[in-house]
Amino acid sequence: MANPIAYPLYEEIYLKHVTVRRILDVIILFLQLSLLIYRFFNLNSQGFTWLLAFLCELWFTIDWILTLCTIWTPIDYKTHPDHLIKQVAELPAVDMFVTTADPVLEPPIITVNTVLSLLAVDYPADKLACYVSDDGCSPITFYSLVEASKFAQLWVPFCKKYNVQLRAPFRYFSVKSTSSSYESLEFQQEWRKMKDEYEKLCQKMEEAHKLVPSDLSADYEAFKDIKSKNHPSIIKVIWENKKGFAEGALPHLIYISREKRPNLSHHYKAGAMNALTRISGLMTNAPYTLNVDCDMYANNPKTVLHAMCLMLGLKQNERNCAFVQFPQMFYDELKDDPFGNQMVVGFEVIGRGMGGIQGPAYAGTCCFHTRRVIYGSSPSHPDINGKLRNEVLEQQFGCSKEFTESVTKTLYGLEQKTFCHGSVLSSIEAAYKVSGCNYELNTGWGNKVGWFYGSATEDVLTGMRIHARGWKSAFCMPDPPAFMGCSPSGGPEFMIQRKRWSTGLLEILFSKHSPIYVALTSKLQFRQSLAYTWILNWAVRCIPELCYAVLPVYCLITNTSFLPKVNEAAAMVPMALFLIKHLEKLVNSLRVGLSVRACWNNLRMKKINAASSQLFGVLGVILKLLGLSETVFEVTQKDQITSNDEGNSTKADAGEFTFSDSPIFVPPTTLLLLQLTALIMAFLGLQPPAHGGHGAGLLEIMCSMWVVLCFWPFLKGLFGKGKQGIPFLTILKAAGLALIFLHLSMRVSMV
Ligand SMILES: O=c1ccn([C@@H]2O[C@H](COP(=O)(O)OP(=O)(O)O[C@H]3O[C@H](CO)[C@@H](O)[C@H](O)[C@H]3O)[C@@H](O)[C@H]2O)c(=O)[nH]1
Ligand SMILES: [Mn+2]
Repeated sequence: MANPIAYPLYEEIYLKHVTVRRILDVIILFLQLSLLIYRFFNLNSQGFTWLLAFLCELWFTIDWILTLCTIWTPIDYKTHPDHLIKQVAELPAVDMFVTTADPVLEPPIITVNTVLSLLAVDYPADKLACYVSDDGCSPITFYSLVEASKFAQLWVPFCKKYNVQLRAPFRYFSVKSTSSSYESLEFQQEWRKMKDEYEKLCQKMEEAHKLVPSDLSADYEAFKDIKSKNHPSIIKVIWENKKGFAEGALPHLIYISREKRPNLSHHYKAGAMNALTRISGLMTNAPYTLNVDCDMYANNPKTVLHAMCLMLGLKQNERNCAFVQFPQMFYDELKDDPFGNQMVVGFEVIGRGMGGIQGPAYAGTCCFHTRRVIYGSSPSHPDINGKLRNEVLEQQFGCSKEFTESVTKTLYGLEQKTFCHGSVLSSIEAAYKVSGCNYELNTGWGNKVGWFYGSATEDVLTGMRIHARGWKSAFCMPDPPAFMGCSPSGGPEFMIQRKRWSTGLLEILFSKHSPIYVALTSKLQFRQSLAYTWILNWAVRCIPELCYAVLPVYCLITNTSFLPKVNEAAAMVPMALFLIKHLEKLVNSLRVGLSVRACWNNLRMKKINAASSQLFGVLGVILKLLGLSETVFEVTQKDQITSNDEGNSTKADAGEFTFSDSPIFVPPTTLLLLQLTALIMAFLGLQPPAHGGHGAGLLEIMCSMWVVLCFWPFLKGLFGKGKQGIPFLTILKAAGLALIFLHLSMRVSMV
């Protein structure tokens, strides 16, 4: 082995921008504390609006302190894939998991592209295997993958021969339609051929729904008369790598649809991940796994190498790295991120920030895991209880002898180094057994080993349990980005996704996995637990945010105040706070390359989110805690591929906020109507006389106008037509609620 010092696999980078940001952050904290103190000493002389404002600001301050704990010491890594080959005699094997759940919401063409990009990564083919879990149990998805594996025989060698950088064909052919002049004639011919072949593949997939049912030949027989929520397991080896690492060899490709029965919970994605873990453990048992959602294609052919640089490099330095998380990034992004769904700042700031503590949280996709960590081992013990007796193994991992044997190998580091021919097919029978829906009953799956159950955001929970055993994780942002996926555009889909996140995160906060408690009882570092608390609190923020947004309305219509008068010296504090807070957001956005407009859009969407999806998420959790409902995982709609040859989005209403009759749009509409009423009353002088000279002033008016600006898409929606207009019934409900609020406010202020 070469000298590791001469060829470092990674370097830790000091982030220069940190000092400026820290100065701003401390100023904000100072101003927030000043405001709190000022309020506190004036509580007696003011009405209940001051008390409410005080409580909200107290929350904002605590939230800010948690933010600072999370982002104070960011770390970045630079990885050197070229050093990996020089330093490591043999690369470790990696099992790659792709999950899909619904052929309509997640069109197979998307899954196919992700799979093709994974099959084509720069890594020895005999050390990779690709498993696709299909919770939709769709013959069309299966058929698409079979056809894709035929296309892959041409596509993968083509990518490697010409060192193509973008190996998801739909992106490759849409982003780069013309070949530059210096490219050889041979290339141009092959490029044409490849494009034709890809178009044929797309054609076949489009026609698949006509073909497949009538043609349920031997291979498709398993899909005959099945229901997606009630069927036995289907496992198909679509492609087996018989060539090893020879040129033109392709990794194994395996299709899995685990057994489902209507009366048994299948635990959504977490359940799928656990089935994938077990089946791959029998078939290839790689020491590392990668998991991506069906829409997250590998955008950088060296992604696996980058991940291994950190996995192996950190291991050499005895830093117990359990997983390497890449940021989720999105393709076809609209100009200036109108829906604030690119999450660029969030991922960068939180990922690198937590990277400086115990490591980033697990984000559910774009993540490489160490298999033995998934099996519950801790950095100091290879196994869970210190002893690996057979009964213990069975209790934890279920009663498949083949599987517990493979677990033992993994925990003692005896995994297969390369995948030999034959291992995949020979373990099919055992694989059927471990994919059955009764297999997990009375085992540790979902609560001690594998992906954890009990939250719609299984990812954060699973990651936190790993950190709680004392493991670290690492965040990696190579250039070009490792993975790209699609994000729901504005409107209903986006709201549903954010609502699920809100519920899922809160479910963890109110469970026995609450981070502060976990920190006290395990090896979760204290600052890491604060970072998790901050993440899990994401949706609770909507309550103080909403109160704060309603305060100016109340003050304007009852002619009271919750802020000092503009001519008082104290007014400087909230005004400075407002300005510097937004300056800090702007600095952060500009630094990661966003425009001013994008920064504004992000900010605005945060407010809209708070009033809609987060609020509903909180209500959902309350209902669950009361035992009145169960949370479900509603799969996000993945848009059909929309870019044309220039890579521009062609969707008709791209960039426009869309509405539906979902009740989720009622609260933001109510809030907007309230602000408008309050402003009209203030401008027309319809307010009652102020008590004791504490009437509403300019600052209250400005606050209210600010909220209207933030909810501008809703203001447009009031007058919009079709999907871009708020449905009349929603407006009616919102108006009803607004009237009730106005009436109650008047009553309260009279008392
Ligand atoms: O019963 C299910 C439901 C979902 N999925 C898969 O889970 C993934 C994520 O679903 P999606 O609807 O795209 O949710 P997002 O909100 O976009 O997902 C983010 O948030 C989830 C937690 O809420 C994480 O699991 C994801 O990895 C993360 O990308 C997709 O591949 C689905 O096919 C399943 O396999 N089985
Ligand atoms: Mn998704």
